Amino acid sequence: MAAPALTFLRRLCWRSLCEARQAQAVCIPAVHLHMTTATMQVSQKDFEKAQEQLKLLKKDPGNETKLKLYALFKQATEGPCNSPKPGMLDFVKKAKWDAWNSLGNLSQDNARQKYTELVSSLISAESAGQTKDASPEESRHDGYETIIVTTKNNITKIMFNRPERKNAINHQMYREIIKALQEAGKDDSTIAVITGNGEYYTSGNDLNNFANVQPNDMEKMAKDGAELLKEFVSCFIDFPKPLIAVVNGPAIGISVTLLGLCDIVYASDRATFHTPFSQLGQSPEGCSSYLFPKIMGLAKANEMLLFNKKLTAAEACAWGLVTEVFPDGTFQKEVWERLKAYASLPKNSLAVSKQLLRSMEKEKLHAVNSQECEVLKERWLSDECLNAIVSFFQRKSKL
Ligand SMILES: CCCCC/C=C/CC(=O)SCCNC(=O)CCNC(=O)[C@H](O)C(C)(C)COP(=O)(O)OP(=O)(O)OC[C@H]1O[C@@H](n2cnc3c(N)ncnc32)[C@H](O)[C@@H]1OP(=O)(O)O
Repeated sequence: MAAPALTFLRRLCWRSLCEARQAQAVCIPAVHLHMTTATMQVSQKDFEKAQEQLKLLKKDPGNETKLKLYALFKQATEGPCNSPKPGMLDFVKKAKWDAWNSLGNLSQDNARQKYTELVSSLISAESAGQTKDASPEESRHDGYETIIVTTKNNITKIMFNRPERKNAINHQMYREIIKALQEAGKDDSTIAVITGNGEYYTSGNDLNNFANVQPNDMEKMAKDGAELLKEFVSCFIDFPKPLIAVVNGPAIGISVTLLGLCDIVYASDRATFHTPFSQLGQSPEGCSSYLFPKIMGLAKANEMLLFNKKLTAAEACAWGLVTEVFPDGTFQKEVWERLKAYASLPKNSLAVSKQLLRSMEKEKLHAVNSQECEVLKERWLSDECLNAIVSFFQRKSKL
């Protein structure tokens, strides 16, 4: 069918098509009166039942099917197409006329039969789909060890999964998250969610990433680390569909800064938000040096990014970093119900809208990311940073 005709047909509301058919159905008893054989009476009964069933369909079956139903109904009730051909520019009437006319001399009995069969196949397909919808399978993606990646209800969930280490992000986890985001950006899901398994959202960068490095390898460690970090943050900047953070517990360091690159942030009231960069002799990343002042204002961003102020979930929400806070007891239930509803919205519309909202900033964000990684590369080689890492592990070993 020609594209303009389809476009115009989209204007046809499915419900109004059903109602129109209901109105037309008034003339059916007259047809019924002309039938004599028992088979035909049964067929007529089925035909009427099919019309009733059609009204119960919840999903729009699409323009092609609607046209087929229209044509079969007209053929069944009025016989071969007998109305004048509409003008070329009357797209909707023309498409309907074409569909009816294409049935040629198909008998009314056959048309009734085909109509009834078509409705029955639509009803079965929908109820099969509904059963599936009621308990859709959660599919787990292969090839990950430090994260769990699953898809269900049009949502791809990426879950930090090192609960015994408070979900600290080691080099392998950075790489796996990069891979998972690249795949989630291309898969059939409508939205992607990042969350943590267990008590923590994540404790941020695994400080072991800096441990056991020989003095001669320090520069290489810093260079490789900066490259990996840049690629990691770039995946968040470029992520093409809505990305939602479900912050189930305390969040530290890079997991907090990345929230500025997420489109929605839901937090449990047990979550806290801490960026102890200066305490660690480091500097902000995840584009937070640019996004945090924009989100919360410079004065508040300074308290977080310079002076390590740890925020409660309520504070993070008041400062604009978190979208909404939920009581921990009902957090998972409330959030996933909400996300399921969001993920049933039109996928492409959400994707283009997200891209519009972010596109003006993209170039700037990549530049900020590069600069932050360059500064960090230097920081990781500084005495301030090395002393802070050593003192973390000394503290731990004393406990
Ligand atoms: C490619 C490189 C990119 C780099 C990008 C830079 C990012 C910057 C940041 O992310 S800065 C933030 C770094 N994170 C931290 O400073 C947190 C450090 N951890 C802690 O302060 C504490 O562990 C805690 C507050 C998260 C939890 O304390 P608690 O006492 O409740 O629990 P434990 O400390 O006993 O934790 C259990 C074990 O997990 C280990 N662990 C937890 N988090 C980290 C981490 N981030 N790095 C390394 N190890 C971590 C902890 O050491 C315990 O291990 P143990 O049982 O062997 O002692």
